[in-house]
Amino acid sequence: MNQTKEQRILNFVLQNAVRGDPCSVLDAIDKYCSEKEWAMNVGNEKGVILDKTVEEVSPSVALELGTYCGYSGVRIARLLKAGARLLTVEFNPEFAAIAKQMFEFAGVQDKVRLLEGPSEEIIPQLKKKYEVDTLDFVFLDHWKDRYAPDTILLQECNLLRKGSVLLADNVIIPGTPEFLNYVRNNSHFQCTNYPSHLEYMKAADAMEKAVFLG
Ligand SMILES: Cc1ccc(Cc2cc(O)c(O)c(C(=O)NC/C=C/[C@H]3O[C@@H](n4cnc5c(N)ncnc54)[C@H](O)[C@@H]3O)c2)cc1
Ligand SMILES: [Mg+2]
Repeated sequence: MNQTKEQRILNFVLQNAVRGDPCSVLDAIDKYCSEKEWAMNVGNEKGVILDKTVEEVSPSVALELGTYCGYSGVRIARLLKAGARLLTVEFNPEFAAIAKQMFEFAGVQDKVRLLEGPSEEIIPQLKKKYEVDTLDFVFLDHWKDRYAPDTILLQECNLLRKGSVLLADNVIIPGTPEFLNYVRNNSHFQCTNYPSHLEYMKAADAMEKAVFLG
């Protein structure tokens, strides 16, 4: 049976990174995806913006929408303080299986909980089933037409508190016009744009930070 691209990425990590070393896992994925096969990881350039935002927020509870192979999940989890946790949502079972192995190899599995299913079903379960009070940080990197409805859903489920930080990938490519219009024209959000480039490419992309004002 032919391997998938995601399996090839995981195998490259298992053979080239150092078990328990999250940075070596990130470097291996970036090396493979820039030299061999492009993949939609947030990458190292936008990854630094993600790092800085996570360090600034220092979240106790973080949520990621769209785990994919686990690159940004490893990126976020490696920066979490003791006792903090990342909940990451992925509805593709193949990608979820790859990401789980990625988290275990990187040694961040104790900080990360992968929730399998669609965000629109998982988000309403976060309080009761996953014992979340409010979210300190949310990274949006799933299907781009879900960013706006899921941001509204997070508010409807009372999962955001004054100061909760949303960080959205790809607000230029593939683009998230509905989300940008929503948060930028909403007095409950304070927005900041971070110009960058599409992972492993020269094309312009950007990330948007939206702080919930309560
Ligand atoms: C035209 C064009 C195409 C692609 C690009 C390049 C490019 C660059 C990027 O950084 C990108 O993030 C993307 C992109 O499309 N990302 C979508 C990412 C989805 C992952 O999340 C999962 N998922 C999607 N919706 C949900 C959901 N509701 N609940 C749970 N999981 C979900 C999927 O199962 C995938 O694991 C694309 C640039 C330009
Ligand atoms: Mg992305």
